Amino acid sequence: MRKIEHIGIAVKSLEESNVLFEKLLGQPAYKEEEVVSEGVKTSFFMNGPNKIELLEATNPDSPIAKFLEKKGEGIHHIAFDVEDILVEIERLKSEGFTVLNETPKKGADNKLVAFLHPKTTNGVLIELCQEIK
Ligand SMILES: CC[C@@H](C(=O)O)C(=O)SCCNC(=O)CCNC(=O)[C@H](O)C(C)(C)COP(=O)(O)OP(=O)(O)OC[C@H]1O[C@@H](n2cnc3c(N)ncnc32)[C@H](O)[C@@H]1OP(=O)(O)O
Ligand SMILES: [Co+2]
Repeated sequence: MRKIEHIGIAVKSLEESNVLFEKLLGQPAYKEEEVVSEGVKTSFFMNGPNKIELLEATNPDSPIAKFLEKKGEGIHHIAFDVEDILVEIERLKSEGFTVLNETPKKGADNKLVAFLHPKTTNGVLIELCQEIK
């Protein structure tokens, strides 16, 4: 775990939240991307060296749709940058964490991603991100 890669925020409307976060941060999103496999549309903002990912659900089965239904808008996950996602998955499994997908999947912004179940991480969904080179 080298650093926080991004913080993911679940929103009802990407269009409305893009306007809000542009006002908040003083600069527009640098990218919008749909990730069909996750049922999400995303936008990314930089704040100095830090990155914020906004996520809107694209279908009712999306993890974001379920989260919005149960908890409402807010912080959905914290993502950590890792050098080798397979090594990190094995390390975290051996430490007792529940890895939700042991085979990394293609995420947004050119990353391979895997998730840890929030029940094993103090109620916080953790994402691992490895840059695709
Ligand atoms: C854009 C791609 C990528 C990137 O590149 O950055 C992303 O960020 S994708 C983000 C969306 N994808 C995911 O979240 C994938 C991983 N998540 C999951 O597999 C599921 O959401 C889950 C965590 C396993 C929960 O699924 P499920 O059990 O089907 O949902 P429930 O609604 O029944 O929740 C069970 C339980 O877990 C709590 N929960 C759910 N989500 C979160 C969360 N984000 N943070 C904290 N807690 C969460 C939920 O409240 C339920 O708790 P209880 O009610 O106490 O049982
Ligand atoms: Co994410």
